Amino acid sequence: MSLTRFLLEAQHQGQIDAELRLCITVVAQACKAISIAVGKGALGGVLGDAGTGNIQGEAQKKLDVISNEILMDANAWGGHLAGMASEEMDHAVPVPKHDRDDDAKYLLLFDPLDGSSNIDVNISVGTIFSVLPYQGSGELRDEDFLQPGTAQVAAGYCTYGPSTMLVLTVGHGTHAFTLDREVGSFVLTTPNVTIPEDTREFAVNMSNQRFWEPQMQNYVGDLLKGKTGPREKDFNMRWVASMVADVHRILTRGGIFSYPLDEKCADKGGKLRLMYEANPMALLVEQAGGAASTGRQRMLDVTPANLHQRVPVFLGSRNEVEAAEKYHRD
Ligand SMILES: O=P(O)(O)OC[C@H]1O[C@](O)(COP(=O)(O)O)[C@@H](O)[C@@H]1O
Repeated sequence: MSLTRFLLEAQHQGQIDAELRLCITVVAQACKAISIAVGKGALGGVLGDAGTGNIQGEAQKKLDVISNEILMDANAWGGHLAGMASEEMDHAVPVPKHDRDDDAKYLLLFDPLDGSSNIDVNISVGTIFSVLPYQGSGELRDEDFLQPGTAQVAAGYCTYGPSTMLVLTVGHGTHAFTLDREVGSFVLTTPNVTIPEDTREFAVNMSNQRFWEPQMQNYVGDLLKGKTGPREKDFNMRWVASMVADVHRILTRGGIFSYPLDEKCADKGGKLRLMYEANPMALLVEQAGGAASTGRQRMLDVTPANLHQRVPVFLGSRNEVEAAEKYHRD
């Protein structure tokens, strides 16, 4: 089944309306264009630094900038969006009045190219997106976006790896589509993705260990003790350093992904961004039967204070996320 047919059926079943269907279709179209740009690599002249920085003070790669432009241009004229916010831009951008329906219902948020440190070394990167309802009126403001993750009406990511895959939820399960490059369309390859409840695999950047809180030190310390430790089983570790690729592995075979609070990011509240990374991934993971938490609170219940807010992240196999939370609460 193609993504087009999947979305039409979701509309017929009352899960989404025509505007949301258009929004997801346009995002998927933009992801195909990004996939082509990423796939060209050195031949397309797209590798390397752009020579600019984003609002987070991070150096931008050429593909960060290109992907952001592709998503902005693709979504600017459909009429269904009131505005967009991107990890790469300081503030939300309103869709110009002449390109927008009077009753435009939705807001689109995205991390145009997540894992950009992996671009130049030919490792999987991805686009993450989230759709929120627009309830404001008058001039669009950043505050219109400050809704908890439970308000999301759709979320997804596209991973640009050996194959290009779009993983999507509209609140009725999580579904994975693979891009048929010859035909140019996304095809449903795994309906109703289900994350195993238990796991023996964790994902974390271990080089930060000495900067973690004692709770995290204890949690990972016990994982590393293996069979003879309190967790009574051996654990394996994986870390791609592209959240999209790490989460994709967890949706495929289980595991726990964590980017905890550490001394280096404590003043910012964490490393990963709530609105562009944590919330969309949390909805996808919950819809696949997993759990997502800050370590102390369900991720989707966090009320954002600003557009670029950062949070600690624990997500994946339900029982393992609960175990990690227990260490943080106790
Ligand atoms: O380099 P670190 O500290 O391991 O961080 C890796 C994490 O940062 C991210 O790359 C996000 O940052 P960018 O999108 O700016 O690359 C996540 O995808 C990933 O999980």
